[in-house]
Amino acid sequence: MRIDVVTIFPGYLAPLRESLLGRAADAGLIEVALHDLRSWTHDVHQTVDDAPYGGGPGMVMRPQVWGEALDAVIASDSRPPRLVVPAPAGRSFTQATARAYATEQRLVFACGRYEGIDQRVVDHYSRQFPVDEVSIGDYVLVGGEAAVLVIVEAVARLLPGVLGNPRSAAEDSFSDGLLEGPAYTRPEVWRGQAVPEVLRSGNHGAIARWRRDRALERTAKRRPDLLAALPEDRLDAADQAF
Ligand SMILES: Nc1c(O)cccc1[N+](=O)[O-]
Repeated sequence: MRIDVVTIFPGYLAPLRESLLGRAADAGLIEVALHDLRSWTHDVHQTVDDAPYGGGPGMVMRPQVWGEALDAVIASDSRPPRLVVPAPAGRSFTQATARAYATEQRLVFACGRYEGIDQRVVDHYSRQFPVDEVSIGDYVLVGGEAAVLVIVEAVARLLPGVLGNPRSAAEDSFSDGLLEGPAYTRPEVWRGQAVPEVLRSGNHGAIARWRRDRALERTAKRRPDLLAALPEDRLDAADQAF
């Protein structure tokens, strides 16, 4: 997978070259290219924004500079892109979105700042490629860069070969529609708290049932919306207690 990120703060995306993602890039599983939006400005101040039509606070990012940048970046690789624009007004980015993005050949991220990017940019490219405006949560950030770090990590970890143990991705929270239950490791007793006996029993059936019950219990308590959204056939008879 090829990942391009257009931003006025390329340094903010440096973590994409660290750790798991760095190893995935070194292994050729993903290619990450960072592009400074200001490279496509033509004035001494490298202006990327202007006052909003209709008035109001803040500034809006100019369509001209974004058009030149995205034309150049998209043309720099032959793989067809999905353009992703992180924005507070976007559709919610979920594990299902991450799974869908993991099947893409190429993701091009446009990081907005200020009050966002002139809407005509999304409208223009939507006529040529799939374009998604996505939100990672209902809170206000200063720009899209932090969201790109979240999205790229959630997607890249699903790519074959990126995670050491492929079962990890299959058994994580949300992978079966539920939150993960509690996890324990040695020592057996820590500050007077013992690891639940069933986990030390060696009875794999009982352990699986216990883990499922804890996941259902936690999901019912913290995210009843996830439980309500589960298809009927995803809950077995023993699950009905939740
Ligand atoms: N929430 C937010 C924002 O305020 C600015 C850019 C991107 C996002 N987001 O992806 O959630």
